[in-house]
Amino acid sequence: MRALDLRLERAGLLELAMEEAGRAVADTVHAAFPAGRVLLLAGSGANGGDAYVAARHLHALGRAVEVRGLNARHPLARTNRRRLLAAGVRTTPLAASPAGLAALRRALGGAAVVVDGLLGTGFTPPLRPALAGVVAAVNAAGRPVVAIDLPSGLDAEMAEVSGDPLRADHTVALCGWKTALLFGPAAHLAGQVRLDGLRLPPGWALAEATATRPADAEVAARLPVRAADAHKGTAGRVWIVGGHPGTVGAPALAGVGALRAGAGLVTVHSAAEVPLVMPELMVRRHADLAGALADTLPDARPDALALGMGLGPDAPALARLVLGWRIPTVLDADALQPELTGAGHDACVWTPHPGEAARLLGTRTPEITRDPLEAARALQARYGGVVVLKGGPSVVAHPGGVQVARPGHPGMASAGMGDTLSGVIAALLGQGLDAAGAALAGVSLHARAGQLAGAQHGYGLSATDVSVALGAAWLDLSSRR
Ligand SMILES: NC(=O)C1=CN([C@@H]2O[C@H](COP(=O)(O)OP(=O)(O)OC[C@H]3O[C@@H](n4cnc5c(N)ncnc54)[C@H](O)[C@@H]3O)[C@@H](O)[C@H]2O)[C@H](O)CC1
Repeated sequence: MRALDLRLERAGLLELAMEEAGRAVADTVHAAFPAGRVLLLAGSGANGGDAYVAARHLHALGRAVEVRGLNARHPLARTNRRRLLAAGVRTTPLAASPAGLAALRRALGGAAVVVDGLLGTGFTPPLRPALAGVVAAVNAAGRPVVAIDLPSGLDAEMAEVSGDPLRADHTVALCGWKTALLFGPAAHLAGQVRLDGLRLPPGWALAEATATRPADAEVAARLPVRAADAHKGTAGRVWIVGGHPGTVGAPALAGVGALRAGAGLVTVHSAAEVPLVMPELMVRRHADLAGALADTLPDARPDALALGMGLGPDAPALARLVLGWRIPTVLDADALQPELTGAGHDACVWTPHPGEAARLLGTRTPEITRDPLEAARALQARYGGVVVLKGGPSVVAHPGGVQVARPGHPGMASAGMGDTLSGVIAALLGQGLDAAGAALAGVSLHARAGQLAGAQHGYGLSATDVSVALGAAWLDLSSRR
Protein backbone atom coordinates (compact mmCIF):
# COMPACT_ATOMS: atom_id res chain seq x y z
CA MET A 1 0.00 0.00 0.00
CA ARG A 2 1.43 3.41 -0.94
CA ALA A 3 2.04 6.08 1.69
CA LEU A 4 -0.93 8.15 0.53
CA ASP A 5 -3.37 5.23 0.72
CA LEU A 6 -2.09 4.47 4.21
CA ARG A 7 -2.57 8.07 5.34
CA LEU A 8 -6.04 8.16 3.81
CA GLU A 9 -6.95 4.94 5.59
CA ARG A 10 -5.65 6.21 8.95
CA ALA A 11 -7.63 9.41 8.56
CA GLY A 12 -10.77 7.48 7.63
CA LEU A 13 -10.72 9.12 4.22
CA LEU A 14 -10.03 6.08 2.02
CA GLU A 15 -13.73 5.26 1.63
CA LEU A 16 -14.48 8.85 0.62
CA ALA A 17 -11.49 8.83 -1.75
CA MET A 18 -12.70 5.61 -3.38
CA GLU A 19 -16.18 7.05 -3.80
CA GLU A 20 -14.64 10.11 -5.48
CA ALA A 21 -12.40 7.94 -7.64
CA GLY A 22 -15.38 5.93 -8.90
CA ARG A 23 -17.34 9.14 -9.52
CA ALA A 24 -14.43 10.61 -11.52
CA VAL A 25 -14.11 7.46 -13.64
CA ALA A 26 -17.87 7.31 -14.29
CA ASP A 27 -17.87 10.99 -15.33
CA THR A 28 -15.00 10.43 -17.76
CA VAL A 29 -16.60 7.32 -19.27
CA HIS A 30 -20.00 8.95 -19.63
CA ALA A 31 -18.54 12.10 -21.23
CA ALA A 32 -16.19 10.34 -23.65
CA PHE A 33 -18.47 7.38 -24.50
CA PRO A 34 -22.06 8.57 -23.95
CA ALA A 35 -23.80 5.52 -25.44
CA GLY A 36 -23.56 1.74 -25.32
CA ARG A 37 -22.76 -0.95 -22.79
CA VAL A 38 -19.90 -0.36 -20.33
CA LEU A 39 -17.87 -3.42 -19.33
CA LEU A 40 -16.08 -2.90 -16.01
CA LEU A 41 -13.26 -5.25 -14.97
CA ALA A 42 -12.52 -5.25 -11.24
CA GLY A 43 -9.39 -6.65 -9.61
CA SER A 44 -9.06 -7.81 -6.03
CA GLY A 45 -7.61 -4.61 -4.54
CA ALA A 46 -8.73 -1.00 -4.13
CA ASN A 47 -8.38 -0.43 -7.88
CA GLY A 48 -11.19 -3.00 -8.24
CA GLY A 49 -13.11 -1.14 -5.52
CA ASP A 50 -12.95 2.02 -7.64
CA ALA A 51 -14.42 0.03 -10.53
CA TYR A 52 -17.39 -1.14 -8.40
CA VAL A 53 -18.08 2.46 -7.38
CA ALA A 54 -17.81 3.62 -11.01
CA ALA A 55 -20.30 0.91 -12.03
CA ARG A 56 -22.78 2.14 -9.41
CA HIS A 57 -22.49 5.74 -10.65
CA LEU A 58 -22.82 4.72 -14.30
CA HIS A 59 -25.88 2.60 -13.44
CA ALA A 60 -27.39 5.63 -11.68
CA LEU A 61 -26.78 7.63 -14.86
CA GLY A 62 -28.90 5.09 -16.74
CA ARG A 63 -26.03 3.31 -18.45
CA ALA A 64 -26.06 -0.43 -19.20
CA VAL A 65 -23.18 -1.88 -17.17
CA GLU A 66 -21.63 -5.33 -17.02
CA VAL A 67 -19.20 -6.00 -14.17
CA ARG A 68 -16.70 -8.86 -14.08
CA GLY A 69 -14.55 -9.14 -11.00
CA LEU A 70 -11.81 -11.17 -9.36
CA ASN A 71 -12.28 -12.33 -5.79
CA ALA A 72 -12.44 -9.02 -3.84
CA ARG A 73 -9.77 -9.00 -1.10
CA HIS A 74 -9.66 -5.32 -0.18
CA PRO A 75 -12.35 -4.59 2.46
CA LEU A 76 -13.58 -1.52 0.57
CA ALA A 77 -13.75 -3.49 -2.67
CA ARG A 78 -16.04 -5.95 -0.87
CA THR A 79 -18.12 -3.12 0.62
CA ASN A 80 -18.57 -1.45 -2.77
CA ARG A 81 -19.37 -4.70 -4.52
CA ARG A 82 -22.16 -5.21 -1.94
CA ARG A 83 -23.40 -1.63 -2.53
CA LEU A 84 -23.46 -2.30 -6.26
CA LEU A 85 -25.52 -5.42 -5.73
CA ALA A 86 -27.87 -3.45 -3.49
CA ALA A 87 -28.29 -0.94 -6.32
CA GLY A 88 -29.45 -3.78 -8.54
CA VAL A 89 -26.30 -4.66 -10.50
CA ARG A 90 -25.05 -8.25 -10.40
CA THR A 91 -21.37 -9.00 -10.85
CA THR A 92 -19.88 -12.01 -12.64
CA PRO A 93 -16.64 -13.73 -11.57
CA LEU A 94 -13.70 -13.01 -13.82
CA ALA A 95 -11.92 -16.29 -14.49
CA ALA A 96 -8.72 -16.97 -16.41
CA SER A 97 -9.78 -20.51 -17.37
CA PRO A 98 -10.42 -21.18 -21.12
CA ALA A 99 -14.18 -20.99 -20.47
CA GLY A 100 -13.74 -17.79 -18.40
CA LEU A 101 -11.66 -16.13 -21.12
CA ALA A 102 -14.17 -17.16 -23.78
CA ALA A 103 -16.94 -15.52 -21.73
CA LEU A 104 -14.79 -12.41 -21.33
CA ARG A 105 -14.22 -12.22 -25.11
CA ARG A 106 -18.00 -12.40 -25.67
CA ALA A 107 -18.53 -9.61 -23.14
CA LEU A 108 -15.82 -7.53 -24.80
CA GLY A 109 -17.55 -8.02 -28.14
CA GLY A 110 -20.71 -6.38 -26.83
CA ALA A 111 -19.02 -3.49 -25.01
CA ALA A 112 -18.85 0.10 -26.25
CA VAL A 113 -16.10 0.83 -23.73
CA VAL A 114 -14.09 -1.15 -21.17
CA VAL A 115 -13.12 0.15 -17.73
CA ASP A 116 -9.82 -1.27 -16.46
CA GLY A 117 -9.96 -1.61 -12.67
CA LEU A 118 -7.78 -4.72 -12.53
CA LEU A 119 -4.52 -3.37 -11.12
CA GLY A 120 -3.43 0.04 -9.94
CA THR A 121 -0.53 1.20 -7.83
CA GLY A 122 -0.50 -2.09 -5.88
CA PHE A 123 0.85 -3.98 -8.91
CA THR A 124 4.32 -5.51 -8.58
CA PRO A 125 5.74 -6.85 -11.84
CA PRO A 126 5.74 -9.31 -13.46
CA LEU A 127 2.09 -9.82 -14.28
CA ARG A 128 0.96 -13.27 -13.12
CA PRO A 129 -0.10 -15.60 -15.98
CA ALA A 130 -3.80 -15.65 -15.04
CA LEU A 131 -4.16 -11.87 -15.24
CA ALA A 132 -1.84 -11.74 -18.27
CA GLY A 133 -4.48 -13.80 -20.14
CA VAL A 134 -7.22 -11.32 -19.16
CA VAL A 135 -5.09 -8.32 -20.21
CA ALA A 136 -4.20 -9.98 -23.53
CA ALA A 137 -7.90 -10.63 -24.23
CA VAL A 138 -8.75 -6.97 -23.58
CA ASN A 139 -5.89 -5.73 -25.79
CA ALA A 140 -6.89 -8.13 -28.59
CA ALA A 141 -10.53 -6.97 -28.50
CA GLY A 142 -9.58 -3.48 -29.68
CA ARG A 143 -12.37 -1.82 -27.68
CA PRO A 144 -11.76 1.66 -26.20
CA VAL A 145 -10.35 1.37 -22.69
CA VAL A 146 -10.53 3.79 -19.75
CA ALA A 147 -7.95 2.85 -17.11
CA ILE A 148 -8.42 3.64 -13.44
CA ASP A 149 -5.32 5.35 -11.99
CA LEU A 150 -2.99 3.67 -14.51
CA PRO A 151 -3.25 0.88 -17.08
CA SER A 152 -3.03 -2.59 -15.51
CA GLY A 153 0.44 -4.11 -15.71
CA LEU A 154 2.33 -0.81 -15.52
CA ASP A 155 4.59 -0.23 -12.53
CA ALA A 156 3.50 3.20 -11.25
CA GLU A 157 7.07 4.27 -10.42
CA MET A 158 8.72 3.26 -13.70
CA ALA A 159 8.81 4.86 -17.14
CA GLU A 160 9.76 1.56 -18.70
CA VAL A 161 7.44 -1.27 -19.63
CA SER A 162 7.96 -4.94 -18.91
CA GLY A 163 5.74 -7.69 -20.32
CA ASP A 164 2.57 -6.75 -22.12
CA PRO A 165 0.45 -4.30 -20.08
CA LEU A 166 -3.02 -3.13 -20.95
CA ARG A 167 -3.24 -0.35 -23.55
CA ALA A 168 -5.64 2.42 -22.58
CA ASP A 169 -7.19 5.25 -24.56
CA HIS A 170 -7.93 7.30 -21.44
CA THR A 171 -6.56 7.16 -17.91
CA VAL A 172 -8.14 8.81 -14.89
CA ALA A 173 -5.14 9.42 -12.62
CA LEU A 174 -6.16 9.59 -8.98
CA CYS A 175 -4.82 12.23 -6.67
CA GLY A 176 -1.27 12.50 -8.05
CA TRP A 177 0.94 11.98 -11.08
CA LYS A 178 2.81 8.71 -11.34
CA THR A 179 6.12 8.33 -13.18
CA ALA A 180 4.50 5.81 -15.53
CA LEU A 181 1.96 8.41 -16.68
CA LEU A 182 4.57 11.05 -17.47
CA PHE A 183 7.57 9.46 -19.17
CA GLY A 184 8.80 7.01 -21.74
CA PRO A 185 7.09 3.95 -23.19
CA ALA A 186 4.84 3.58 -20.14
CA ALA A 187 3.22 6.99 -20.74
CA HIS A 188 2.42 5.98 -24.32
CA LEU A 189 0.17 3.19 -22.99
CA ALA A 190 -1.93 5.55 -20.85
CA GLY A 191 -3.61 7.46 -23.70
CA GLN A 192 -5.19 10.75 -22.69
CA VAL A 193 -4.55 11.32 -18.98
CA ARG A 194 -6.83 13.34 -16.73
CA LEU A 195 -5.78 13.99 -13.14
CA ASP A 196 -8.57 14.07 -10.55
CA GLY A 197 -7.84 15.47 -7.08
CA LEU A 198 -10.72 13.47 -5.54
CA ARG A 199 -11.89 16.59 -3.70
CA LEU A 200 -9.62 15.65 -0.80
CA PRO A 201 -8.86 18.28 1.85
CA PRO A 202 -6.43 20.85 0.42
CA GLY A 203 -2.79 19.92 0.87
CA TRP A 204 -3.39 16.16 1.13
CA ALA A 205 -2.40 15.22 -2.38
CA LEU A 206 0.37 17.80 -2.45
CA ALA A 207 1.93 16.44 0.73
CA GLU A 208 2.41 13.02 -0.86
CA ALA A 209 2.81 14.01 -4.51
CA THR A 210 5.93 12.59 -6.11
CA ALA A 211 5.76 15.49 -8.56
CA THR A 212 3.42 18.22 -9.70
CA ARG A 213 2.69 19.41 -13.22
CA PRO A 214 2.06 23.16 -13.06
CA ALA A 215 -0.75 24.55 -15.18
CA ASP A 216 0.08 27.11 -17.89
CA ALA A 217 -1.40 29.92 -15.77
CA GLU A 218 0.97 29.07 -12.93
CA VAL A 219 3.98 29.16 -15.26
CA ALA A 220 2.76 32.33 -16.95
CA ALA A 221 2.48 34.06 -13.59
CA ARG A 222 6.25 33.66 -13.18
CA LEU A 223 7.15 35.44 -16.42
CA PRO A 224 8.53 38.93 -15.75
CA VAL A 225 6.42 41.95 -16.66
CA ARG A 226 8.43 44.94 -17.78
CA ALA A 227 7.84 48.59 -16.94
CA ALA A 228 7.14 50.85 -19.92
CA ASP A 229 10.41 52.71 -19.34
CA ALA A 230 12.55 49.53 -19.29
CA HIS A 231 15.89 49.74 -21.12
CA LYS A 232 18.60 47.27 -22.07
CA GLY A 233 20.39 47.81 -18.78
CA THR A 234 17.31 46.77 -16.78
CA ALA A 235 16.33 43.79 -18.94
CA GLY A 236 19.30 41.73 -17.79
CA ARG A 237 22.99 41.64 -18.73
CA VAL A 238 23.86 38.05 -19.57
CA TRP A 239 27.22 36.42 -20.20
CA ILE A 240 27.52 33.24 -22.20
CA VAL A 241 30.78 31.42 -21.47
CA GLY A 242 31.51 28.63 -23.92
CA GLY A 243 33.09 27.54 -27.16
CA HIS A 244 36.31 25.77 -27.99
CA PRO A 245 37.91 25.19 -31.41
CA GLY A 246 35.44 22.93 -33.23
CA THR A 247 32.46 23.63 -30.92
CA VAL A 248 31.79 27.32 -31.45
CA GLY A 249 28.15 27.01 -32.55
CA ALA A 250 26.99 26.02 -29.04
CA PRO A 251 27.66 29.37 -27.30
CA ALA A 252 26.30 31.24 -30.31
CA LEU A 253 23.01 29.32 -30.03
CA ALA A 254 22.88 30.00 -26.28
CA GLY A 255 23.45 33.70 -26.95
CA VAL A 256 20.60 33.81 -29.46
CA GLY A 257 18.35 31.93 -27.01
CA ALA A 258 19.13 34.53 -24.33
CA LEU A 259 18.37 37.45 -26.65
CA ARG A 260 15.13 35.88 -27.86
CA ALA A 261 14.08 35.27 -24.24
CA GLY A 262 14.32 38.96 -23.51
CA ALA A 263 17.86 39.55 -22.18
CA GLY A 264 18.87 43.20 -22.59
CA LEU A 265 22.58 42.71 -23.33
CA VAL A 266 24.21 39.41 -24.21
CA THR A 267 27.97 38.93 -24.39
CA VAL A 268 29.53 35.66 -25.52
CA HIS A 269 32.95 35.10 -23.91
CA SER A 270 35.03 32.39 -25.52
CA ALA A 271 38.57 31.13 -25.99
CA ALA A 272 37.65 30.44 -29.65
CA GLU A 273 36.34 32.50 -32.56
CA VAL A 274 32.55 32.36 -32.18
CA PRO A 275 30.54 33.24 -35.30
CA LEU A 276 28.43 36.39 -35.05
CA VAL A 277 25.13 34.68 -35.89
CA MET A 278 23.14 37.73 -34.76
CA PRO A 279 24.63 41.19 -34.96
CA GLU A 280 22.87 42.06 -31.67
CA LEU A 281 25.19 39.67 -29.83
CA MET A 282 28.51 40.88 -28.46
CA VAL A 283 31.27 38.35 -29.02
CA ARG A 284 34.60 38.50 -27.14
CA ARG A 285 37.52 36.17 -27.73
CA HIS A 286 40.09 35.79 -24.95
CA ALA A 287 43.45 34.02 -24.95
CA ASP A 288 43.10 33.60 -21.17
CA LEU A 289 39.36 33.13 -20.64
CA ALA A 290 39.42 32.77 -16.83
CA GLY A 291 41.72 35.77 -16.44
CA ALA A 292 39.65 37.93 -18.77
CA LEU A 293 36.38 37.09 -17.00
CA ALA A 294 37.89 37.87 -13.59
CA ASP A 295 39.30 41.17 -14.90
CA THR A 296 35.99 42.22 -16.51
CA LEU A 297 33.83 41.32 -13.49
CA PRO A 298 34.40 44.38 -11.23
CA ASP A 299 33.30 46.88 -13.91
CA ALA A 300 30.68 44.87 -15.79
CA ARG A 301 29.18 42.32 -13.39
CA PRO A 302 26.48 40.38 -15.32
CA ASP A 303 23.03 39.75 -13.86
CA ALA A 304 23.26 36.12 -14.95
CA LEU A 305 25.45 33.80 -16.96
CA ALA A 306 25.39 30.44 -18.69
CA LEU A 307 28.56 28.38 -18.81
CA GLY A 308 29.70 25.15 -20.41
CA MET A 309 28.25 25.00 -23.94
CA GLY A 310 31.05 23.68 -26.16
CA LEU A 311 33.52 24.95 -23.56
CA GLY A 312 35.83 21.92 -23.59
CA PRO A 313 38.15 20.55 -20.86
CA ASP A 314 38.58 23.82 -18.93
CA ALA A 315 34.87 23.87 -18.09
CA PRO A 316 35.00 22.45 -14.51
CA ALA A 317 37.72 24.90 -13.40
CA LEU A 318 35.85 27.81 -14.96
CA ALA A 319 32.62 26.61 -13.38
CA ARG A 320 34.27 26.61 -9.92
CA LEU A 321 35.56 30.13 -10.49
CA VAL A 322 32.17 31.43 -11.63
CA LEU A 323 30.19 29.64 -8.91
CA GLY A 324 32.37 31.44 -6.37
CA TRP A 325 30.96 34.77 -7.61
CA ARG A 326 27.43 33.77 -6.51
CA ILE A 327 25.91 35.23 -9.68
CA PRO A 328 22.76 33.45 -10.98
CA THR A 329 24.32 30.83 -13.25
CA VAL A 330 23.26 28.07 -15.65
CA LEU A 331 25.70 25.14 -15.89
CA ASP A 332 25.41 23.05 -19.03
CA ALA A 333 27.23 20.51 -21.20
CA ASP A 334 30.99 20.42 -20.44
CA ALA A 335 30.41 22.07 -17.04
CA LEU A 336 28.35 19.09 -15.91
CA GLN A 337 31.13 17.08 -14.25
CA PRO A 338 31.16 14.92 -11.09
CA GLU A 339 34.06 16.92 -9.65
CA LEU A 340 31.54 19.73 -9.04
CA THR A 341 29.60 17.63 -6.50
CA GLY A 342 28.21 19.94 -3.82
CA ALA A 343 29.45 23.08 -5.59
CA GLY A 344 26.02 24.48 -6.44
CA HIS A 345 24.43 27.50 -4.76
CA ASP A 346 20.84 28.70 -4.42
CA ALA A 347 20.94 30.71 -7.65
CA CYS A 348 22.43 28.08 -9.95
CA VAL A 349 20.68 25.77 -12.41
CA TRP A 350 22.24 22.53 -13.72
CA THR A 351 20.78 21.41 -17.06
CA PRO A 352 21.84 17.83 -17.87
CA HIS A 353 20.28 15.59 -20.51
CA PRO A 354 19.95 11.92 -19.43
CA GLY A 355 23.49 11.03 -20.65
CA GLU A 356 25.03 13.90 -18.69
CA ALA A 357 22.84 13.06 -15.69
CA ALA A 358 24.22 9.51 -15.78
CA ARG A 359 27.77 10.90 -15.80
CA LEU A 360 26.96 13.17 -12.84
CA LEU A 361 25.44 10.32 -10.83
CA GLY A 362 28.03 7.71 -11.86
CA THR A 363 25.44 5.46 -13.45
CA ARG A 364 24.15 4.48 -16.91
CA THR A 365 21.62 6.39 -19.02
CA PRO A 366 18.84 3.74 -18.78
CA GLU A 367 18.90 4.14 -14.98
CA ILE A 368 18.06 7.81 -15.52
CA THR A 369 15.32 7.34 -18.11
CA ARG A 370 13.72 4.53 -16.08
CA ASP A 371 12.83 6.93 -13.25
CA PRO A 372 13.51 10.57 -14.21
CA LEU A 373 11.81 11.94 -11.09
CA GLU A 374 14.13 10.05 -8.78
CA ALA A 375 17.17 10.91 -10.93
CA ALA A 376 16.35 14.64 -10.83
CA ARG A 377 15.84 14.46 -7.07
CA ALA A 378 19.17 12.65 -6.59
CA LEU A 379 21.02 15.18 -8.79
CA GLN A 380 19.59 18.10 -6.82
CA ALA A 381 20.56 16.52 -3.52
CA ARG A 382 24.11 15.84 -4.74
CA TYR A 383 24.89 19.06 -6.62
CA GLY A 384 22.70 21.68 -4.91
CA GLY A 385 20.84 24.57 -6.55
CA VAL A 386 18.16 23.63 -9.08
CA VAL A 387 18.32 20.79 -11.60
CA VAL A 388 16.62 20.64 -14.98
CA LEU A 389 16.72 17.06 -16.23
CA LYS A 390 16.03 17.59 -19.92
CA GLY A 391 13.69 15.33 -21.84
CA GLY A 392 10.24 15.18 -23.31
CA PRO A 393 9.01 16.27 -20.70
CA SER A 394 11.76 17.96 -18.67
CA VAL A 395 11.87 17.68 -14.88
CA VAL A 396 12.74 20.56 -12.56
CA ALA A 397 14.01 19.57 -9.10
CA HIS A 398 14.56 22.21 -6.42
CA PRO A 399 14.65 22.19 -2.62
CA GLY A 400 10.85 22.71 -2.54
CA GLY A 401 9.95 19.70 -4.72
CA VAL A 402 9.86 18.28 -8.21
CA GLN A 403 7.87 19.67 -11.13
CA VAL A 404 7.27 18.21 -14.55
CA ALA A 405 6.89 20.64 -17.45
CA ARG A 406 4.70 20.17 -20.52
CA PRO A 407 6.54 18.36 -23.31
CA GLY A 408 7.62 20.19 -26.46
CA HIS A 409 7.69 18.63 -29.94
CA PRO A 410 9.38 15.41 -31.16
CA GLY A 411 11.31 17.52 -33.69
CA MET A 412 13.23 18.96 -30.73
CA ALA A 413 15.34 15.80 -30.68
CA SER A 414 18.17 17.56 -32.53
CA ALA A 415 21.53 19.16 -31.77
CA GLY A 416 21.68 22.60 -30.21
CA MET A 417 18.30 22.55 -28.43
CA GLY A 418 20.00 22.33 -25.02
CA ASP A 419 22.31 25.25 -25.85
CA THR A 420 19.28 27.40 -26.68
CA LEU A 421 17.60 26.36 -23.43
CA SER A 422 20.67 27.40 -21.38
CA GLY A 423 20.44 30.85 -22.92
CA VAL A 424 16.71 31.06 -22.22
CA ILE A 425 17.10 30.16 -18.55
CA ALA A 426 20.03 32.58 -18.17
CA ALA A 427 17.91 35.35 -19.71
CA LEU A 428 15.12 34.70 -17.18
CA LEU A 429 17.61 34.67 -14.30
CA GLY A 430 18.92 37.97 -15.62
CA GLN A 431 15.40 39.39 -15.58
CA GLY A 432 15.10 38.67 -11.89
CA LEU A 433 13.48 35.24 -11.62
CA ASP A 434 14.79 32.96 -8.90
CA ALA A 435 16.48 29.74 -9.97
CA ALA A 436 13.42 27.48 -9.60
CA GLY A 437 11.17 29.99 -11.38
CA ALA A 438 13.65 30.56 -14.21
CA ALA A 439 14.11 26.81 -14.67
CA LEU A 440 10.38 26.06 -14.85
CA ALA A 441 9.48 29.10 -16.96
CA GLY A 442 12.53 28.46 -19.18
CA VAL A 443 11.72 24.83 -20.01
CA SER A 444 8.06 25.74 -20.51
CA LEU A 445 8.86 28.62 -22.89
CA HIS A 446 11.35 26.48 -24.78
CA ALA A 447 8.84 23.61 -25.08
CA ARG A 448 6.07 25.96 -26.23
CA ALA A 449 8.40 27.52 -28.81
CA GLY A 450 9.23 23.98 -29.94
CA GLN A 451 5.54 23.20 -30.41
CA LEU A 452 4.94 26.38 -32.40
CA ALA A 453 8.01 25.95 -34.61
CA GLY A 454 7.43 22.19 -34.87
CA ALA A 455 3.99 22.81 -36.37
CA GLN A 456 5.85 24.49 -39.25
CA HIS A 457 9.03 22.43 -39.56
CA GLY A 458 8.10 18.98 -38.23
CA TYR A 459 11.09 16.71 -37.69
CA GLY A 460 13.27 19.18 -39.62
CA LEU A 461 13.08 21.53 -36.62
CA SER A 462 16.35 23.28 -35.71
CA ALA A 463 17.43 25.04 -32.52
CA THR A 464 17.45 28.29 -34.51
CA ASP A 465 13.78 27.72 -35.50
CA VAL A 466 12.93 27.27 -31.82
CA SER A 467 14.76 30.48 -30.89
CA VAL A 468 12.82 32.41 -33.53
CA ALA A 469 9.55 31.13 -32.03
CA LEU A 470 10.45 32.15 -28.46
CA GLY A 471 8.78 35.56 -28.74
CA ALA A 472 5.48 34.04 -29.91
CA ALA A 473 5.75 31.39 -27.19
CA TRP A 474 6.20 34.09 -24.55
CA LEU A 475 3.12 35.97 -25.80
CA ASP A 476 1.09 32.77 -25.97
CA LEU A 477 2.08 31.65 -22.48
CA SER A 478 1.63 35.06 -20.88
CA SER A 479 -1.90 35.30 -22.36
CA ARG A 480 -2.83 32.42 -20.03
CA ARG A 481 -2.14 34.37 -16.84
N1 LIG B 1 -4.10 6.94 -3.68
C1 LIG B 1 -5.32 7.35 -3.80
O1 LIG B 1 -5.55 8.49 -3.81
C2 LIG B 1 -6.40 6.37 -3.92
C3 LIG B 1 -6.21 5.14 -4.52
N2 LIG B 1 -7.20 4.25 -4.72
C4 LIG B 1 -7.02 3.11 -5.57
O2 LIG B 1 -6.22 2.19 -4.91
C5 LIG B 1 -5.34 1.59 -5.83
C6 LIG B 1 -4.28 0.84 -5.13
O3 LIG B 1 -4.93 -0.18 -4.44
P1 LIG B 1 -4.23 -1.47 -3.83
O4 LIG B 1 -5.28 -2.25 -3.14
O5 LIG B 1 -3.08 -1.04 -3.01
O6 LIG B 1 -3.64 -2.23 -5.07
P2 LIG B 1 -4.27 -2.67 -6.47
O7 LIG B 1 -5.72 -2.63 -6.45
O8 LIG B 1 -3.56 -1.89 -7.51
O9 LIG B 1 -3.78 -4.17 -6.63
C7 LIG B 1 -3.68 -5.06 -5.53
C8 LIG B 1 -3.93 -6.47 -6.01
O10 LIG B 1 -3.13 -6.77 -7.12
C9 LIG B 1 -2.49 -8.02 -6.94
N3 LIG B 1 -1.24 -8.02 -7.67
C10 LIG B 1 -0.13 -7.35 -7.36
N4 LIG B 1 0.85 -7.63 -8.23
C11 LIG B 1 0.34 -8.52 -9.12
C12 LIG B 1 0.89 -9.22 -10.24
N5 LIG B 1 2.17 -9.07 -10.59
N6 LIG B 1 0.10 -10.03 -10.97
C13 LIG B 1 -1.18 -10.21 -10.62
N7 LIG B 1 -1.77 -9.62 -9.52
C14 LIG B 1 -1.00 -8.79 -8.79
C15 LIG B 1 -2.33 -8.14 -5.45
O11 LIG B 1 -2.24 -9.48 -5.07
C16 LIG B 1 -3.57 -7.46 -4.92
O12 LIG B 1 -4.62 -8.37 -4.80
C17 LIG B 1 -4.95 2.76 -6.68
O13 LIG B 1 -4.32 2.42 -7.89
C18 LIG B 1 -6.31 3.41 -6.88
O14 LIG B 1 -6.99 2.80 -7.96
C19 LIG B 1 -8.44 4.45 -3.93
O15 LIG B 1 -9.49 3.72 -4.29
C20 LIG B 1 -8.81 5.93 -3.94
C21 LIG B 1 -7.71 6.77 -3.36
